[in-house]
Amino acid sequence: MAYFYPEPSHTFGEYLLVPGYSSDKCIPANVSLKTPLVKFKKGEEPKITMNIPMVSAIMQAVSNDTMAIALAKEGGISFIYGSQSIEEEAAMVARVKNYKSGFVTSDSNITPETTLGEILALLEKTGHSTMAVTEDGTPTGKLLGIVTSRDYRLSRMSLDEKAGSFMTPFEKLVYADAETTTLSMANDIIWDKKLNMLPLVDKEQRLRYMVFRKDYTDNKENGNELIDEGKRYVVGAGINTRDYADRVPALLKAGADVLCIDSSEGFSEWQRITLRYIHEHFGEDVKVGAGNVVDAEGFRFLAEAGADFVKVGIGGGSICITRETKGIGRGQATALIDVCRERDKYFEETGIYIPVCSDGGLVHDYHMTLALAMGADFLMLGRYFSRFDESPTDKVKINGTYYKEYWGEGSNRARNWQRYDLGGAKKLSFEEGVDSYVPYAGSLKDNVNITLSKVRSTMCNCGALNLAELRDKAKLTLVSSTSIVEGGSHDVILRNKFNSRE
Ligand SMILES: NC(=O)C1=CN([C@@H]2O[C@H](COP(=O)(O)OP(=O)(O)OC[C@H]3O[C@@H](n4cnc5c(N)ncnc54)[C@H](O)[C@@H]3O)[C@@H](O)[C@H]2O)C=CC1
Ligand SMILES: O=c1[nH]c(=O)c2[nH+]cn([C@@H]3O[C@H](COP(=O)(O)O)[C@@H](O)[C@H]3O)c2[nH]1
Ligand SMILES: [K+]
Repeated sequence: MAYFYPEPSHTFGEYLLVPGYSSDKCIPANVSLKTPLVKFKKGEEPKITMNIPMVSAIMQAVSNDTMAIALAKEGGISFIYGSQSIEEEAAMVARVKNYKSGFVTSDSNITPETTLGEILALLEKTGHSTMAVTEDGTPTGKLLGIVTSRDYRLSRMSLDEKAGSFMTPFEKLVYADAETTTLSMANDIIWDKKLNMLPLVDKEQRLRYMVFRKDYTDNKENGNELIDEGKRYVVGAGINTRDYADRVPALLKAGADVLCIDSSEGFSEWQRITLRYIHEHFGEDVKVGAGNVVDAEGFRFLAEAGADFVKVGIGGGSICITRETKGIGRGQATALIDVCRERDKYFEETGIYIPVCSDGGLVHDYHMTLALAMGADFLMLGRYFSRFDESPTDKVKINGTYYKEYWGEGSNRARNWQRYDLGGAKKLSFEEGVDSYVPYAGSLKDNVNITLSKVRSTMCNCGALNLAELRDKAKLTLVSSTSIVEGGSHDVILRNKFNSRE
């Protein structure tokens, strides 16, 4: 006879936090969101501690090098997606590790042949009005000039006019040497010469970086950033249970600080073999998370297999259709609570603390506080980060509103080659994810700051000044469906709705 769980499984929207006593020390400015990323022994420090409990999902539409840099600046970590070639993934990791704060690699590149019409289309796509004109149109080609919105007058010029005829040519640019110029030297030149941007070129006049005036304050205010001993940003990378013997050494060589096995289902021999191989061949110092699981048994299995953190969540993601396709999964809150209880039990028995990550299905900011209160050490978010400027996907305008594209790793669009031999055919036999749009939301920094100020404020309501205290002190209640209605605005006519009917 099959096993039947005695209780239904629940998700975040069905829970609320009941406030506890808050002392006068309990103010958001005193709250720490520091959290361990990887396992550690009682009394010792974990090898990596994050400054905020957020990681970005191992997905093509979410975690590339641009996202990783932006998130590390705020104190979290991105896991670069593994559904690409080993070389491409390692190159992304290397770009994060080689990134020098304030030195921007040009993302809007044109040639002298590019027309004004094409320039306007590029501006619409990237939102960046400063464009480097290089010989071959690449970000590191020979620099021939710069086009900014001050170089053209739409009312007087034809859209066919070519950049070569109206760009500010190299001879007229103020530039500096990429090898010898430090960020503070670059900023001094920007102030002295009243520039908006200073290009840095090498001896062959090839463009290496651009330093922008508007980044100046940004570059000064990065108190929370997550950096390694060499002052480089910390970055993670996704791996799979097939090509780890080749992929892992390439990622480590590129500088990856932590790895994570990316799979819908982690309670499997494949994950045990992969963890053992990595720890035997590359040492215990290489940190690898595993998952996903949804119960105590799955956690225990991965803990004993050597996972450095365990990821929880099957089918709860915004683009997931695994539950509908395969009928597997569990309400995310119930899964998380079950796993966190087992983590605490394992810690009591062994003195080893294995951090738990809640992955998928976090929709509202308060869901994040709930997940942390239920025991998650950190949170993995896909949809949340996909909405920002820094995600790798296109920003599109539909009926006057901006959206970003967001697709699942199990969707046809992801062309996830790892899964191609599922059933033998060189294509996906069925999809487990959708291809979608999400409302564009602006910069990562602004959004993360707002989200975390809500989390800190709620933690104060619960009398908690750090995440361990939140887990100890939180009082959680399931709410009835009628109470959920009570929690929204009700029995009033919203003024904006009323006006739109007039
Ligand atoms: N969290 C979630 O709810 C879900 C996530 N996803 C995402 O979709 C992507 C693909 O996930 P999966 O399909 O679970 O990929 P996967 O690579 O873990 O598994 C695909 C299939 O290959 C098999 N397999 C794995 N290693 C093998 C090996 N060494 N030899 C032979 N067979 C092996 C597995 O048993 C499974 O049938 C991931 O990015 C995952 O995060 C997809 C569905 C749900
Ligand atoms: O069923 C699925 N089909 C997919 O195609 C897919 N792609 C990603 N994921 C998982 O969803 C998580 C992100 O979820 P959110 O968008 O809700 O943050 C991610 O972190 C993954 O765990 C998928 N699940
Ligand atoms: K879903």
